[in-house]
Amino acid sequence: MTSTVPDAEQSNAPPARAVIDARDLVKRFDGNTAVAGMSLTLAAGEMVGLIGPNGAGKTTLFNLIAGSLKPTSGEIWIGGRDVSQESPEKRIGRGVGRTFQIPKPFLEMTVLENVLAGAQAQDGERLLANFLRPGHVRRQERLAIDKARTLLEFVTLSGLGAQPARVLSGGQRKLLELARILMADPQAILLDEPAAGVNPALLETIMDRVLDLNAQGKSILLIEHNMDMVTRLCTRVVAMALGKPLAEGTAAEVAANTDVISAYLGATA
Ligand SMILES: Nc1ncnc2c1ncn2[C@@H]1O[C@H](COP(=O)(O)OP(=O)(O)OP(=O)(O)O)[C@@H](O)[C@H]1O
Repeated sequence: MTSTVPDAEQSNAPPARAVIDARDLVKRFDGNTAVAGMSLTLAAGEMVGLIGPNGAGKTTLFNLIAGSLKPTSGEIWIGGRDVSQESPEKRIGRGVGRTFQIPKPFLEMTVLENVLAGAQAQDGERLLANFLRPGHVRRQERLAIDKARTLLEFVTLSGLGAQPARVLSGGQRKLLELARILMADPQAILLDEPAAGVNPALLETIMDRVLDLNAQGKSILLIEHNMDMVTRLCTRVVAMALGKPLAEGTAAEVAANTDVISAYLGATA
């Protein structure tokens, strides 16, 4: 998507290499403060782990970055631009894709159709184009189907493309969701607990695919309770508790941090 305002015209621009820059975010829900002053950057090509006990505010932070929630205060910058007031769809167009803890595919649609649903729908333009340039639209649709098939192959689901999504296991639904968000060519990917409820064999596939995407240059922010996965994938780990940053470093450093250990013990007390 092209913009009429060059990035350099925006003041306070973060360093050019920050794909995502969350600044002093606060999110309150009726007296409950889920995010209480959280800042976090994701640089181009980085893979960062976001850990913290249940209720720390990790998913709420994802919702703020992806735009499904508006912050009470603070700002979200994506690719050097303040997007705090933009819709989730616009942020997808700016290159941010996100997955959910529990994927919710369209169960009666085929696996291939679910992937196609990740292509950025521009229905108004498409309707007009249907009248004015039907050949062009058909070509675009063919290209989208080819791309969806390639992505299904990437996530090892190509044999299931014609099946309804309801036949997929929990782990396969996570792989399907990954393929769906890749249809929009995200530069930054937010993964919310990709390992949760996934059998060990599929977990290896998910980890391999995430590593592949990072090797392709995509920046990845990973919420995960599975510390083995975080240790294997992430060069930098941020721990949060009570809606705030608590510690940052390598996975080993953060896991050994006494504040982090206390936060987890407190959460389970
Ligand atoms: N829509 C909402 N309305 C009210 N409170 C909410 C809402 N969403 C989240 N919260 C609260 O905000 C706090 C942070 O929740 P959040 O889901 O972000 O934590 P989390 O770190 O992702 O936890 P988990 O690891 O269990 O997924 C919790 O106390 C939660 O109950």
